[in-house]
Amino acid sequence: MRGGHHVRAVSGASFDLAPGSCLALVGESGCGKSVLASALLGLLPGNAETSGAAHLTAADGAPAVELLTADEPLLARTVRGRRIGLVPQSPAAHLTPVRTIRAQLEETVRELGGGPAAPAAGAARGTSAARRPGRRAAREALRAAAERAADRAAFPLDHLDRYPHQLSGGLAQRAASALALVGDARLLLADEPTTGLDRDLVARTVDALRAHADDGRALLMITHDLAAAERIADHVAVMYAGRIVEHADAATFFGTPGPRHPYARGLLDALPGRAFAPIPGLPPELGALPDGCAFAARCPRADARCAVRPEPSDGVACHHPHPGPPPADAPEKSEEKGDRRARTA
Ligand SMILES: Nc1ncnc2c1ncn2[C@@H]1O[C@H](COP(=O)(O)OP(=O)(O)OP(=O)(O)O)[C@@H](O)[C@H]1O
Ligand code: NI
Repeated sequence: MRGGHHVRAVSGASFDLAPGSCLALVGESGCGKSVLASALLGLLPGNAETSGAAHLTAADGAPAVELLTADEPLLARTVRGRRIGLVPQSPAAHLTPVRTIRAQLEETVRELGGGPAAPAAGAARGTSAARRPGRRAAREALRAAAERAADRAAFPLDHLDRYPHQLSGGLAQRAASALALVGDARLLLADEPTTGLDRDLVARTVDALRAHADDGRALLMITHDLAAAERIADHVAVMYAGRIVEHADAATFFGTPGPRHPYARGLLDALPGRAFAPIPGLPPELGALPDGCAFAARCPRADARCAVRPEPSDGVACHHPHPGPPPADAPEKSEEKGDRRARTA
């Protein structure tokens, strides 16, 4: 940071993302979700430091890439847009205001080289009459590739010649998604793709993203909208103060027995459809994190053990997590007290 301060924006995060599945990364504002996404894309500011590993596996003939250490030209040339598509937090910031959506899509197609190849050497050497059809074919192929991307994002083709300010929030979001989908990347990062959308559009945007996962893409959906996460995700990762404190199967997390980390429970209980009880207090400053559990100050279950930072174990980083689902081989036998009774009652 400027002024020589250091902030550990993300200090503990580990997860896998498989083709065809969606991981929702949830947590309050400022907990490090976007920093994590930026790290995966090599888009952190120049003075940021990273450690650890983020492994993009080899696929479709493309080699494996170590994202945190790959050099910028490699990321720019082969990863961003091509192997990892970014559905941005703010479509307004992502779209160029003075150009139509079609022009922006076509430009992206051209940049990614997914559009038509340059006219064949023979045509280029020929008469101008021979060259013109080649160019026209190229233009048509470019146009078709842009329209395919729009179609993938359910962006209406008859709005392609509009400027961003002539679009509703929902259509601007789809335009931004279409840009993210031009390269047909197998991994999509969607950072708060539903911010500012009304309920209906949230549902439609989320379902459109889910369809991309169902098509075999891997989807990392960053959101603080837990209802959207419930609608879309196979797995949930909960982040608090720069760490993933719980990683769970979405069905168990949103259903029974529910989240295991007290913070994750608090997030769910804060929802209007549930207890509607906000978590008291505020997250700690990332520049002044306690040595122990960062959530302890707000945690109803905190005790002396929390002065030591809990390491993740069995998907949860907490000294006194709520009980998880019973092991598959012992479905009835309960190993825990209190909460388990409440659950089975
Ligand atoms: N360029 C930067 N320089 C210094 N600190 C930064 C920078 N970018 C982010 N941070 C800090 O890192 C922390 C995490 O930010 P991040 O944007 O990842 O949060 P987030 O979880 O995505 O929140 P939101 O839900 O509001 O988008 C914040 O405390 C933020 O102030
Ligand atoms: Ni963010």
